[in-house]
Amino acid sequence: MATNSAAAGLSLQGVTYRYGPRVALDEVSFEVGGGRFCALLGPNGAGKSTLFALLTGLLAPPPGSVRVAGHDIRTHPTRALACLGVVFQSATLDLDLTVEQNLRYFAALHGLAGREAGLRISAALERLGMAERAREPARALNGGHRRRTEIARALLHGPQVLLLDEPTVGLDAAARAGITAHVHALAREDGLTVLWATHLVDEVAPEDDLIILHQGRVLRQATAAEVAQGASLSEVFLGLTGAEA
Ligand SMILES: Nc1ncnc2c1ncn2[C@@H]1O[C@H](COP(=O)(O)OP(=O)(O)OP(=O)(O)O)[C@@H](O)[C@H]1O
Repeated sequence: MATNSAAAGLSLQGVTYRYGPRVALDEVSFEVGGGRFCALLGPNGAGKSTLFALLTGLLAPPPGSVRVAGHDIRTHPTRALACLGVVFQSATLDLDLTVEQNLRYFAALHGLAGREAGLRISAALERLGMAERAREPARALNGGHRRRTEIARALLHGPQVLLLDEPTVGLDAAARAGITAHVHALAREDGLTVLWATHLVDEVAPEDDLIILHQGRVLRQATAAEVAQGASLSEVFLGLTGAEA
């Protein structure tokens, strides 16, 4: 169920981040409403990974405000991080463990054990179409199913906001389509707020919220259909950034 409340979403106001003299994010401001799927579209070097590192507390909070589900990452980092599920770009499963063991270990890190952990693991795997594979070693899964397992794992602690950093890199077209469909359903049907970083225009649906980030600046924020204005989104993106999509 979509909540559409700002308190369940994400908000950045006036966020600037520098690596020495290099400005990676320049006065970035945007909001993602609760239960929305938002694509963060930007070419290489746009600042997507830096933004994720700030949202996940890996980089110290910069000037400006970053709020996750209403919690300020600077003043209430534990509460903000508890509301966040994250799928990083690099694969992070232990390939020697089964799917279920991978999730059980992660559940334990969140203080979940026993029957409660088992119920949550079953529900998350079911949600991602992975219930049948629970007892297989992660090594036996293809890339798409490994990604789905990581997404299921990111849901175990019941986050309100899900961040995915280029989650389809290296996957074939069918696996990419499956994962984008599953994550769209998490927003549409479960009310999860999703921030999906990508450089691939074809992963963005017309009704999605869209942020185009380029050289650390937000160039557009609206629904994808509004940004495209009847033209092809690829051409609009190319025109704004000079990047092929
Ligand atoms: N540790 C670092 N030290 C110095 N500059 C960095 C560092 N990390 C990133 N940058 C620079 O900051 C800018 C934004 O990089 P970032 O990795 O956030 O972009 P990105 O959109 O994630 O790109 P990609 O898709 O290539 O990962 C780039 O100019 C990059 O070269």
